[in-house]
Parts: sequence; structure tokens; C-alpha cells
Amino acid sequence: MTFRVLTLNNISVRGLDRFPRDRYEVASEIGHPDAVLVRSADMHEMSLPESVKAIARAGAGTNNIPVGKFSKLGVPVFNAPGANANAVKELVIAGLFLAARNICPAWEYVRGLKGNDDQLDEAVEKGKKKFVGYELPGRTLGVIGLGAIGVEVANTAHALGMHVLGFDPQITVQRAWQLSSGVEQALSLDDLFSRCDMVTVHVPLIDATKHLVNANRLRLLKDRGVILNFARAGIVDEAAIIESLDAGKLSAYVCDFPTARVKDHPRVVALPHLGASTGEAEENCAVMVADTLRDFLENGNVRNSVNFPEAVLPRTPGAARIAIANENVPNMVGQISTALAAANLNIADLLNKSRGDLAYTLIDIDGAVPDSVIGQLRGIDGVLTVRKV
Ligand SMILES: NC(=O)c1ccc[n+]([C@@H]2O[C@H](COP(=O)([O-])OP(=O)(O)OC[C@H]3O[C@@H](n4cnc5c(N)ncnc54)[C@H](O)[C@@H]3O)[C@@H](O)[C@H]2O)c1
Ligand SMILES: O=C(O)CC[C@@H](O)C(=O)O
Repeated sequence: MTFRVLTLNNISVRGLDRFPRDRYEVASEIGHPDAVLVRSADMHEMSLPESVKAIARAGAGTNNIPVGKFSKLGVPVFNAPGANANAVKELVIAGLFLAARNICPAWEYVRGLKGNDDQLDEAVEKGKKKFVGYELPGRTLGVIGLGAIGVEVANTAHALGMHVLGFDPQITVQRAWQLSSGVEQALSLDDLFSRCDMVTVHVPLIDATKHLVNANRLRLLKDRGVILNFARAGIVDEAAIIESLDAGKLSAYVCDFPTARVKDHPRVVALPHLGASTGEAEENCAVMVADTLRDFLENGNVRNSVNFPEAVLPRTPGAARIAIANENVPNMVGQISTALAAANLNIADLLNKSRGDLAYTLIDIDGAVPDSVIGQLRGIDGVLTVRKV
């Protein structure tokens, strides 16, 4: 069997190499794709053929993908958790220094100077007082969102001598273990803003995080504060940022999202969405999602999905496997196993997991499964997809 993978963005070659050429066709134009491999391409208005069984995001954020729509169709969306976290962390730490030492305006000042070396010397010595900065030790950084990136940023800033406050009401046990014990827990977002010189956001863009950085919270920040946003543009209220910069309350906004509103402001440093743009991160993400996708297409296993439950079942030697996605309602497994029993099929192993409105079942069956049985399973009310793998 050959699987067909449609790519919507450039994907690192090392990731693409994970798909064996004899079993996979991978291309940016391909008919009847089994899966879609994407980075930042906006999929919200895209219509995809019914052949698509999975979406794989070679990165962290999935706000470019209509995850809810795919959930209703029983299609898993995968991402690459943590695979680009170090790359983003390094750029955020660079952002702290850019802001604290006024590096971008100072650089612009120098590029605007004219004259011979003596004249330049004079202008440099005269002009540099405008760019006096501060050092990071002793300053307080607030880190909102302590996931893969936030934890790395918090730990590194703490190691640089900063006092670090973190806020994440849904922090996982794994991330809590990784977090330096020197990072203090903020009681609320308002508590965090009111105690910080600099604040960096590392949360997904969802309804609850839209304009999380707003005028009210900016007012709480210490004077001459700094906001860093390497998460998504919509997490900050840009009008409030500009107002706060113009009022001199905020001294800099460092971000990865050069929107029309912010990009030309003299106190904004806007980079062209570079957080994950290192060779290492691009490879890590591509390799991780390629492996995840292969395991799903070839074995039905689900790892690193943002909408499906984790479901990994070792294959039973000699058994056929079916993978079923269905609505998470009572008696689905009962109806499925009744249909299999009626066809005289014996279940060798079974795994059933649920997450929110979705449930997913992997069943290993002794012997072959006739197509007629697959058809019957598809006919059960609430079943979304059935696949022989
Ligand atoms: N600039 C870039 O190139 C780049 C690269 C990678 C990720 N990102 C962005 O950064 C985001 C975070 O990435 P990650 O890998 O750390 O993801 P992650 O899923 O590991 O961490 C996100 C964390 O945010 C927390 N969170 C969610 N809502 C929150 C809220 N209201 N308040 C506080 N915490 C909240 C979650 O509990 C989680 O711990 C991504 O969703 C993406 O949008 C940008
Ligand atoms: O693919 C990219 O370059 C950006 C990815 C980044 O925004 C992410 O959410 O992982």
C-alpha cells in the first residue's frame, strides 16, 4: 500500500526522508492525499478531499488549522510539541537583551551617522547617552504559559540572574518537574503584571488568550516595562501596546509578528516570524511529525495529537487491525464488538480512549476483516471513521 502526503509548506528534507520512497509519495501537489503536512499555511478556508485521514503540523501552534472541523470529521491533528522550543527560547532571550540595551535604536542611530572617523567618534560619544540601558540580574521577568517554551525561557532567565515569576494554571506535571525551583509562581495574571519589569507570553492563541495583554494589564506593569511576544500577534492588544509605548509607560515591544499597526513604531522590534527558524528546529519538527504521521497511517497509533486521545497499542502478531474514531457517547464499544462477534471475528486486543467529544478505538482481530464488516461499522450511529491498518 502506498500513502500519499500533501505538503502545504516547505518541510525540512530530513523529515521528508523519514517517509520510505517505496511506500510514500510526498509532494506539494498530489491527488487523493492520505495526510497533509503543514507549517504556517492558513487552512481555515481550505477544502480538502475526503481521502485525508490526518493533518500534521511541523511546529507547535495549531491556530492556522480548523481543529474543531477536523475533530467533527474524525481526523486527528498532530503537532511537534517542544521540537522548536530551544530555538524560540534563544530568540526570546536575545529579545530581552535587545530591549534592555536599546540595541535596535542604537544600531539605527549608528547607521544614520555620516562623516569621517573623527566625526563619527564625536557623534558616537555624544549620541550614546540616549541609549543607556540596564542589566538583567535583579530585574523581574514574568513568563505567561509554562509549556515547552515558557519553561525554557523561565529557567534561562533565572540562570541569567533575573527574578522570574511564572503563571500557568494548567501546567503539566512534566513541565512542573522541568521548571527551576527558583521560578516563583504568580497568583494571577494581574499579580504577575504588577510585579514585573518585563513580560513574555508563551500561550497558544485561543479565545481565552486573545488580548491577554491589554490596556488594564499594561497599566499594572512597572514603568518603562517591556513586553515580548513570540507566541502569536492576537495575544496582545496592539492598540494598547502602541498607546502605552507613546505614553512612555512601556519602553519596548519585542515581537515575532510585524503587523501593519506595530512594525514601524520606533520602540517596536518586530522580527519576521523567526522563532522556529533554525535548521535544528525545522529538522526536529519535521522528523517528529513525520514519525508521528507514519505511526498513525501504518499502525493507527496516536501520539502528539491536539484533538485525539493518546492511543498506542503494540501490534498483535498475525492480527488484522482496525482503527475507529467515534463520538464519545455510551455503548459505542458494545455496538462495535457486537458487530464483530456477529461476523464471527475474534478480538485479540483492544484499546479504547476518549478525549472530550471524541473516542478512538484500536482493535486487533484474529484473521482477515471482510470489507462488508468495515461497512457495517461505518454504519453505526456516531462512528466517524473506520480504517483497516
Ligand atoms: N514564534 C514562533 O516561531 C513560535 C514557535 C513555536 C511556538 N510558537 C507559539 O508559542 C505557543 C506556545 O508554544 P509551546 O511549544 O510552549 O506550547 P505548549 O503547549 O508546550 O505550552 C503552552 C502553555 O500555555 C499554557 N496556557 C494555555 N492557556 C493559558 C493561559 N490562559 N494562561 C496561562 N497559561 C496558559 C498551557 O497550559 C501550556 O502549558 C504556541 O502555541 C505557538 O503559538 C511560536
Ligand atoms: O513553522 C514555522 O516557521 C513557525 C512555527 C511556529 O510558529 C510554531 O507555532 O511552531
